Amino acid sequence: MTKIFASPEAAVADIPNGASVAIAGFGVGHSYPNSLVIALKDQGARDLCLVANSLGAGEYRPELLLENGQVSKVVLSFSARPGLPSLVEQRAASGDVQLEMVPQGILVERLRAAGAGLPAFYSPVTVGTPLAKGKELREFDGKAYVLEHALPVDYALVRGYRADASGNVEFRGSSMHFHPSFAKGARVAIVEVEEIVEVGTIPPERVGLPGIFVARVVLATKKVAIPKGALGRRAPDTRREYFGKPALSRLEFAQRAAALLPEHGYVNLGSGLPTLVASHVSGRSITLHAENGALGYELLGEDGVPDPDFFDAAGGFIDMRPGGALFDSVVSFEVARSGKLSAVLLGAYQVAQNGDLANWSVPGQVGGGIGGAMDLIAGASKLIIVMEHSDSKGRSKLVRECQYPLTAPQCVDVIVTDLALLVRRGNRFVLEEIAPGFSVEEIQQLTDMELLVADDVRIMRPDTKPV
Ligand SMILES: CC(C)(COP(=O)(O)OP(=O)(O)OC[C@H]1O[C@@H](n2cnc3c(N)ncnc32)[C@H](O)[C@@H]1OP(=O)(O)O)[C@@H](O)C(=O)NCCC(=O)NCCSC(=O)CCC(=O)O
Ligand SMILES: O=C(O)CCC(=O)CC(=O)O
Repeated sequence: MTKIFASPEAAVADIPNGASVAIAGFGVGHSYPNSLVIALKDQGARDLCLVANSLGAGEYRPELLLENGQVSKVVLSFSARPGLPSLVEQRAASGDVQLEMVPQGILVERLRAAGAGLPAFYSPVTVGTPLAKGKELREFDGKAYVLEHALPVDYALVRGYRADASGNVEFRGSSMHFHPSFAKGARVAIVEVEEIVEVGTIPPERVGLPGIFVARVVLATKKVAIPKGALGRRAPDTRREYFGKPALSRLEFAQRAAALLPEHGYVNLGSGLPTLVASHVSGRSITLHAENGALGYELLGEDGVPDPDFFDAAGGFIDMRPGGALFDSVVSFEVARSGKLSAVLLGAYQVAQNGDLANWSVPGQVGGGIGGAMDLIAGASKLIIVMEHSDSKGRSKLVRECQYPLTAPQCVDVIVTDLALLVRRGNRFVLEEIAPGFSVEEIQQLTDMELLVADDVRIMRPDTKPV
């Protein structure tokens, strides 16, 4: 028996109108099953429910199915990138498409559960946020959890490195992420690979997705250049001015944040400003975790040759350090939710004085960009927020109460901005450091939340030595 299909067109030919289709792939353009997506677009099935982390952007990405009017519902962890237009947001706002937002780790777990014969499970993620609304809450050992249901799908479109006629799939680099769990959650898993090999070529211990979970294998026919990094962010050396005076640049306060990271720690750097921290930990024994499934990586150096299968959750190309490990999203979120990370650094829209965090949705969005943030926070590691003190309209991002939907309540431990370093003590933050050239009074004027002020406020130095 062979599971090999002659072409991507043949492999998706029977997908009917109204089917649910999970499409694995990461970020803007990493490791999407591009040939299968194009084949499904040409095949024309309509009224589809797409399940994905995000719909990517540009040529060949799942967003094309939306553009082509084939989609009536989407289940995503990322529907918008900050400050950029998003087709799925437009369609959701007009009511053409129904949008359900799910944190990345829970999305993976819901598909995995479907594949594992588990109808539902309890999760600490989303408690205290709008996403928990209407869900059953239950306490275990005095802590609240929400009931999440398995998410079975009709088809999964996934991508691997090599496969054989039995359907065994091998993955490369940090490109495994959603593929195995999406395949397991599907009635029919269709895998596109770069190479089809003889049965027996893939050593059993290198099989990342066993053939029993795979219905169809097809050779990729479309290759696509992978965009580097996130889209549309301001340059690292830019800085804001307050009272006509320059604050620290984005790179400088990221460097200050890097000095807070414990030597020998395990650390996750979120998208946006925290990614700038990576360049300041290069000589140190800090193990970086990326939620697409890498532990012990570093950003690719200037003269490094990018390998499309090796990237971090923000889309930057990476190299693995000796002793590093690569795995799928299920393992990656075990790392996140287990509490084994020493610190998590995230960017933010707003932080409230009691430590509430809002960093996934702004007014005018139907969804937003959750990604891995909610799952990372659920592990209760030290949470450091790296953000500018004010937004581009001049409004303070350190607020009394968050006006935007919460990512998690009372979770922020430290805030590092272009003007100050603040540490939470109960329901207030203590101002411990201020940027050169600014006074405590000026910082207070630029801060909406009530602050406590340390007795010995220090000047914030980008080159502060790690503790
Ligand atoms: C919250 C953001 C958007 C912050 O991004 P940045 O750090 O780039 O911040 P920024 O440059 O200051 O802001 C980017 C844009 O966001 C908007 N913006 C920022 N603050 C705002 C506010 N208070 N009100 C309204 N809009 C605001 C503006 O359009 C702004 O662009 P202008 O100022 O130019 O107008 C980010 O952290 C994010 O995407 N979070 C989503 C959840 C998350 O953290 N997921 C990642 C999990 S972890 C992960 O990704 C791992 C990555 C890895 O391992 O490498
Ligand atoms: O940019 C995207 O499409 C998604 C990025 C993402 O999910 C980052 C994360 O892992 O949180």
